Amino acid sequence: MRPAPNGDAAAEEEPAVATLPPDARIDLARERADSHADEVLDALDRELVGLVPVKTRIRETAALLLIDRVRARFGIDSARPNLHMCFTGSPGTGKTTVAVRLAELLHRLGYLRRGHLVTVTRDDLVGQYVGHTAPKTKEVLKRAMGGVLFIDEAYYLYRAENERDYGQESIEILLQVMENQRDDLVVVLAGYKDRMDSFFASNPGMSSRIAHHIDFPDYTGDELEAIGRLMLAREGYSLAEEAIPVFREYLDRRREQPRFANARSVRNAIERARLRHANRLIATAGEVGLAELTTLTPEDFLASRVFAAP
Ligand SMILES: Nc1ncnc2c1ncn2[C@@H]1O[C@H](COP(=O)(O)OP(=O)(O)OP(=O)(O)O)[C@@H](O)[C@H]1O
Repeated sequence: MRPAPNGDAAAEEEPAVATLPPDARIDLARERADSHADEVLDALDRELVGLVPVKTRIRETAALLLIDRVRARFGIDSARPNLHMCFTGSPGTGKTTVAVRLAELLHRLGYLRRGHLVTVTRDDLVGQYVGHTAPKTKEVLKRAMGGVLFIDEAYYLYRAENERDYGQESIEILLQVMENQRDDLVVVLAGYKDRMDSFFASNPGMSSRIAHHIDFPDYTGDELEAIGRLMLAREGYSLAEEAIPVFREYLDRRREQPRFANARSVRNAIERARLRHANRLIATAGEVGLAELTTLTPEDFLASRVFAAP
């Protein structure tokens, strides 16, 4: 048994469980309830609009780990499944959010002892000078042990044009740990699909260690609208009837513009609408009630209006 470095109760030593006799029966519904995995899966369903194939893969992974645990109770000795993953998709498609929930789920199912997420990019792993990369990468790995290491835009670790790039050194350390300490760390590589594909083509060692590839598609217009409504509801706002087409038109236009970042752009649009809403109310200098305080109107989504000066 591993020690519990963070003092987490769930990570503390469990008493040895005797192997069940071959004719024993296990109530899977009870096992499932005891793991509390469904709470995480339900949270994922609640907080993310759409992404059905992604959610299905996460549920399947949960089922695999639960069944693995039950098999172990019968003394079946199978290798721990390899859970290193690759999440492909554009910015703002929910990759980080899913990774957070995945870490939590793997912890509840006893796969990871801590279940935290450490998010890094190339700059956190690779140094600028000779001798700086190994300590940087090792420090990140140390922080991530017992949880999930999420490497955003992982392809920047490899620079085809420079054979002596320090990124290669970091990749080699990662590969070793992904192989030798995979019972204590899950690595998720994330980024655009085409760039991830060419990264794997140039790094077959990395490709062979990633068992699960999950694609996060760009959201449709309807999904972006639903995401917006969900975010608004969480913040205690709603859209006035006339604001719905205006918000939708804004999203449709924004999707065509550069640097569109899916749900992240929706969040930013809402932040700006909140700002305009507040300024609009202040500018009226009149009385307000619950309805005014919680309802966004069309003008809150129209960028050109300035409400600062009454
Ligand atoms: N399907 C969704 N439903 C509701 N909110 C979402 C959805 N997808 C993403 N979001 C929200 O959008 C924001 C950005 O999502 P997230 O950071 O998970 O995306 P990402 O793919 O990791 O992007 P990046 O690579 O740019 O970090 C978060 O606030 C997240 O909660």
